[in-house]
Amino acid sequence: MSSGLNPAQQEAVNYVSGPCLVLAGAGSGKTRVITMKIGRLIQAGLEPKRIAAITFTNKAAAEMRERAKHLIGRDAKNVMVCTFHALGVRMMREDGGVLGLKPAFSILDADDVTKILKDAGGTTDAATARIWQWTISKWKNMGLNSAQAEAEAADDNERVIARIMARYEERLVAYQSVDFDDLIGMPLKLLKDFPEVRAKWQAALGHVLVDEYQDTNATQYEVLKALVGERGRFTAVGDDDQSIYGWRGATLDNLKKLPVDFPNLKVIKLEQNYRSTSAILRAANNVIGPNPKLFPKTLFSELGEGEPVRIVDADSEAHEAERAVARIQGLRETSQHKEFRDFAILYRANHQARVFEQALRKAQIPYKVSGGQSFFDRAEIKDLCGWFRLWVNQDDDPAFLRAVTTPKRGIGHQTLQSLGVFASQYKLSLFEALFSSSLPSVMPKRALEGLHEFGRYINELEYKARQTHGAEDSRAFMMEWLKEIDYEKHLYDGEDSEQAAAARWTNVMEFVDWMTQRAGGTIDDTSGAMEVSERKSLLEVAKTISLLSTISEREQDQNVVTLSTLHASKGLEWPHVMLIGVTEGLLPFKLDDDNGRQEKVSDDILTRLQEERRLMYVGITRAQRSLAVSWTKKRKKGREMVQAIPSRFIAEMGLDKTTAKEDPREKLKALRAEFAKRAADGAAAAAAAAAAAP
Ligand SMILES: Nc1ncnc2c1ncn2[C@@H]1O[C@H](COP(=O)(O)OP(=O)(O)OP(=O)(O)O)[C@@H](O)[C@H]1O
Ligand SMILES: [Mg+2]
Repeated sequence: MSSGLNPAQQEAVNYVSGPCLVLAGAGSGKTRVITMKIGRLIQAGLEPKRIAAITFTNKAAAEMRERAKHLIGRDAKNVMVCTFHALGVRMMREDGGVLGLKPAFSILDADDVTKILKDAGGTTDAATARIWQWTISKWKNMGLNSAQAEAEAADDNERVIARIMARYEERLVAYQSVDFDDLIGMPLKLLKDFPEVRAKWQAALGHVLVDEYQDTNATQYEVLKALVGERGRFTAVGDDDQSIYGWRGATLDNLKKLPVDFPNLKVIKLEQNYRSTSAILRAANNVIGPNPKLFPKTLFSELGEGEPVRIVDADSEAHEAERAVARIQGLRETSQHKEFRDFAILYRANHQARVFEQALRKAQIPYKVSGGQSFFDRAEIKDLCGWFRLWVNQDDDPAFLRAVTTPKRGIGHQTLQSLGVFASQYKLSLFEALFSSSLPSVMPKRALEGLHEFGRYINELEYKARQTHGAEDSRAFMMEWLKEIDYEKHLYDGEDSEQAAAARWTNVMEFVDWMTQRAGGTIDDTSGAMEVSERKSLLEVAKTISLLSTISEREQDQNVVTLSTLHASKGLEWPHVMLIGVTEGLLPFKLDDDNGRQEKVSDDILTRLQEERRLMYVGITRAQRSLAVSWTKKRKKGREMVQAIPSRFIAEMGLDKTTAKEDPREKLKALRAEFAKRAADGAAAAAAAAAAAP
């Protein structure tokens, strides 16, 4: 058990009787401490299911589960390794009833929320809806409901948003849905207001471990505190220099609060970095240097100096992408680490990936875009899947609510709310409740007619879907159905930009293709099988789509180059990392477009600059063996191209430019010298051979 840990790490792993904080820089083995400590706790007699390890993303959770399995074996399976949000889901499925939530509630993603807000606030403008969304989310994270938000509103604008929030809340209740913020806020309410629920969870969990603690927000901290109670059996690990979610409410106050709230907190610092070469680590330390120090830290590496960090200046994005591809190809020739999975290209904003995707495709280099939205997570695809799920299982309440509201068919949220109340009173699914003989006594006639019509339509569709046989039938059926519900118009009504609506419709058509292919009878060339597959009814195909959500998780071990935002790269590592778009205006991101009040703004700018700097630090410290940082001489600003300069962070890395700068001419010179040497060696060998010949 003790192998592969230094004494400070070992101390953190062994200390199981009280609260423990490991505060240390990147790559110092914090995540490793968490993984090993899971094993230590099990060894000390704690049942695996009484251990919760909380990570920041699903991907990180999957990786930790993998690492734990490797270290601990089968027992790891029962440990709860998940995000705060997933833990929240579990608590609400088990105990949400006391808050009036059915166990089968559905979870809305950002797209769904925008849609509901557009409807609740009567706008089609996505930008406006996003501002509402952002404000409401901020309030929810502060623990405010709409009434409290209205009471505390700073101005008329906020008062308006608070009223929209009230309508939004009503809709969530009617739709038996929760948003991401609720996944933290509601569990907190459960723990705070229901002592028996709190007692149950405190007893259920013997130890809670939290990775990336610096990026928890105030509500998450409250959840943690309530879960561990006064005994405070938890281990938090984090690095204040890697706090990059301040814009989403994460707060370093959580780090400062710990020793106050838990006076017996044991604080452990780690100083050795096991990930990166000294050259990379030095650049990282230099970049983070100018930020104010919350907790002073030093980091050293024993992996040797390594390759110098490369600075690449490119004329344009396309040129930058070409250079990146060339670098990958070059390193695949020369480096020890030559698998595609050894490479990552990291950037500040999602849209920067596109040009690189094109270049990689052209060079036939396989890649994946991590942190991007999966096809089946898109709102329009979820809409259609909602209908399919309802044909398959009429008791699927979230699917019912999705289908009945998209597109809108004159059944309002009040009707749905009374239907929901009626259904839970009689313990029926919403669909069953629809045709109950007692429903007319609680439902106005017109509303009832609307509901019945919808119910009949679903039955009819289900019948027809059952009758289809093979791809052609399925396509015809789906196209007719989409026309009947006027789905294309629904998409155009919901978007202010035609382009966005058209993109969604293209996705819908892609989905139709995908479904029909599965209905069989055609040659399925995507599977490579080149066979005529068995014909199925569309209903049979629909039965398989509930399994789809797991698709994206299977991408894990592919041997491909990773494209990722800096935010999504946190906690991960690759032998070769390329940070692209390290151009002033991109990273740090737009610091110059503030136009509010002077003093406040300069404060804001400084705070934001510091967060951007931490983001750069996170990026640099993902690299194990080689790091290249590139910038472009031109960049897009709005619609035009403007002259650009390298990011200030490049200067801050403090590299010796003469050795670090990658100059193709230098490379060529080196190559020529190499060839000349080989030729000379060859000639010498030939001469020697000739001389030795009898
Ligand atoms: N004592 C050790 N001996 C050898 N390798 C170690 C040791 N501790 C950690 N490592 C390795 O160093 C790398 C970084 O460790 P880890 O990911 O746990 O760091 P971290 O502090 O969580 O980093 P980050 O701040 O980026 O999340 C991993 O590859 C890990 O296996
Ligand atoms: Mg980590």
